[in-house]
Amino acid sequence: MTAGRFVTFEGGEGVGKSTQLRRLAAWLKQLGHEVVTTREPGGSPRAETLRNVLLSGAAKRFGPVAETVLIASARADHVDHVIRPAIERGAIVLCDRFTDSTRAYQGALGGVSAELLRTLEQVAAPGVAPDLTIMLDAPAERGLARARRRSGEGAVADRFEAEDAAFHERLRDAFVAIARAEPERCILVDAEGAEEDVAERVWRAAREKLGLAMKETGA
Ligand SMILES: Nc1ncnc2c1ncn2[C@@H]1O[C@H](COP(=O)(O)OP(=O)(O)OP(=O)(O)O)[C@@H](O)[C@H]1O
Ligand SMILES: Cc1cn([C@H]2C[C@H](O)[C@@H](COP(=O)(O)O)O2)c(=O)[nH]c1=O
Repeated sequence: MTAGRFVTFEGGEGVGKSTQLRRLAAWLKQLGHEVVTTREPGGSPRAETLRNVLLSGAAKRFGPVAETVLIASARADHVDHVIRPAIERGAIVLCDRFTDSTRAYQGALGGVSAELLRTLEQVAAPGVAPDLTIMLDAPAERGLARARRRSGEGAVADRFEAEDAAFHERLRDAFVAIARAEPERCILVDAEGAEEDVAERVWRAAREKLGLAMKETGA
């Protein structure tokens, strides 16, 4: 049986994670791989209910530690019911955000200690870590403008989109720092330019890092 793979997409708001995840999924399926696409916070029915609590801002008043514990609770369910079973049966799992988002938003920006983050990662996702992280990078204002266009003029920003420009620039720096600290796992991809050009960069990175080949069809 082929070993499963776990690929995460990370980066600031609106940088193009979901778009690029969908494109990579389509390519991998064409090559004959089983692909599971998912996201955080959420990804399993129970975790999706916690996503609403987080993005509505209802958890914000409890502070960053409580928010982090809530994210870890959602992650534990998601890993147990979706991610681990898919990897174990040989699928390639593509996840829109994972532990690097917690390290950036709750850690670098929220002040939650690296020690607590590490402990919660071990509790929520024991033995499950990304084989590859595609870290999409663009100026924060570019991503926010894309996100606003997607939502439509007058749409209400979620709890994190509503933070100020300085927050989002610091967030970008935090993601870049994570990618630089773990070059074996992370590929920093320039997310500026046309969707197709970014997709080409992502594809090259994924093929090289994962050593992907055509699956035998038996035909
Ligand atoms: N390279 C690109 N150039 C222009 N627009 C893009 C590009 N990539 C994605 N978009 C558009 O920008 C918007 C945000 O893209 P997408 O939803 O993929 O970003 P995201 O990083 O997943 O967002 P979020 O952080 O909110 O989850 C969408 O409307 C998408 O069609
Ligand atoms: C996994 C994770 C996510 N967040 C934040 C980051 C985003 O603002 C939202 C998710 O919205 P998206 O449109 O699906 O990107 O949640 C976070 O703060 N901490 C995390 O661990």
